[in-house]
Amino acid sequence: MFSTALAALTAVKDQHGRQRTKLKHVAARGDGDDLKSVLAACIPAEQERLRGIKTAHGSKVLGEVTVDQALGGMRAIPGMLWEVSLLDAEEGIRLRGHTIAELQIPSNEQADSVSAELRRRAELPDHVFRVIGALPPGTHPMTQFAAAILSLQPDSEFAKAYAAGLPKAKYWEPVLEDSLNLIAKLPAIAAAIYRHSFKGGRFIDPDPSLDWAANLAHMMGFDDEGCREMMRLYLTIHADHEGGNVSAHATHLVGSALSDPYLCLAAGIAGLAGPLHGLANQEVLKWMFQVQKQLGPDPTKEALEAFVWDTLKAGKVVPGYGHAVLRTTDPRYTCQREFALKHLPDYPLFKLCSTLYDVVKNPFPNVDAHSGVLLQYYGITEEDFYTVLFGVSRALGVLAQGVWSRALGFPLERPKSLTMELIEKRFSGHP
Ligand SMILES: CC(=O)SCCNC(=O)CCNC(=O)[C@H](O)C(C)(C)COP(=O)(O)OP(=O)(O)OC[C@H]1O[C@@H](n2cnc3c(N)ncnc32)[C@H](O)[C@@H]1OP(=O)(O)O
Ligand SMILES: O=C([O-])CC(=O)C(=O)O
Repeated sequence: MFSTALAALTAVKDQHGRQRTKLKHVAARGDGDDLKSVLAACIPAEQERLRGIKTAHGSKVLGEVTVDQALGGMRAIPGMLWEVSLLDAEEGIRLRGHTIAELQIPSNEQADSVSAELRRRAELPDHVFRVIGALPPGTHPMTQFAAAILSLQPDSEFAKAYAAGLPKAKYWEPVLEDSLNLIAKLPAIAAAIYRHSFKGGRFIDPDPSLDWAANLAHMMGFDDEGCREMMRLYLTIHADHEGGNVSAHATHLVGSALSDPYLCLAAGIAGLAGPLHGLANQEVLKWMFQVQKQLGPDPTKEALEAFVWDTLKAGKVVPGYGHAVLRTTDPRYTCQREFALKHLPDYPLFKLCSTLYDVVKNPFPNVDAHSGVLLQYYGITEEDFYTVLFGVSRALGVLAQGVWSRALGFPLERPKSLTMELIEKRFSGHP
């Protein structure tokens, strides 16, 4: 399933059939069906499309910005392009036009070819293990993750090519190289962090017969097929959530300064590490354990409702619930729930998760409300590690967009900021 998410790198149309036609067409012309050849064939048409949009619609108004939006985290301001996915408040995410339920894009052949490409690039230089090993084991796994990604930055093909004077039209090529190299190495990095933090630093070698997601589970020390399948699901559904979320936007913003993909992803990972964003999946588990400790393993709805109110009255958030955009149950929550109903219907933590769903209802649960339950069931019990897995997956979307951003020549991002004085002067009738 993971290569489905990575296939977003190669997709050009948002219709299932049209995308396959394009991939076949490119291969049939003998241009090669590796990711770079497919992209090289797609990019000129997309550049032309963007030029057409600019010429035909460049001066049209997309929306107005209210003072509330400027004060309120720029919510819903349509201010950036993001080609990998699009979020609808009622329906949830679509990746290149496909819903979470439909995410079965590539043929086996395409998936195998992406797997082989990643395997070829997966080896982790020794110094990365040394960087991770040099950090105190108590260092939060997300801090280790950002440090390990940055330690690979000296290998950036883009940084070297830029310094050597690479012309603008070719930026996307070394950005693609860096992105594939980085994506290929992320499972080994994540597993090394896990082993360093929780298993006394004994690293496990990759198994070249396994796919990207299964190898991550293997290198962490988990080899049963159920865990592998869960990992494939996990790494697919967290891959992208359009461009405005904190991790995507941070990656995108840093990339607009032509920082290389290593620097960009480290920025995105730093954003993902915040408790209102990716870290919420760890916070959910901590909160559920508090519930179990205080109310027992199978609390009544009434007791749970009172616990939720206590959390809110204490001025804290209920982690895993609510979303900046979604106004419905996150489809990524639903697909994890379906997986749990199939594979772990009687697991007490899943039952607690379900009761909570009945009690809270609104705000609706997001992806983080469920993921930890699956990880716990398969023995990955160290919740401080969970956001690293989220980051491995998120890299697929944000780095894929980074390739498109350079291929389409997106400019430096630099929105206008305001002061309170300026707003007061403008709207209070004073000069
Ligand atoms: C992968 C992801 O990043 S998914 C999100 C992960 N984060 C969490 O699960 C943390 C818990 N949730 C939250 O804190 C919020 O829902 C956020 C930050 C994700 C979105 O917040 P907003 O964009 O402000 O959402 P919204 O406009 O619907 O919120 C309305 C009010 O309800 C509050 N609210 C929303 N969700 C929650 C919650 N779970 N617990 C307590 N209060 C909440 C908001 O803080 C806001 O309060 P305010 O009016 O005093 O500012
Ligand atoms: O879209 C958002 O703001 C947060 C989110 O769910 C994600 O990034 O996966």
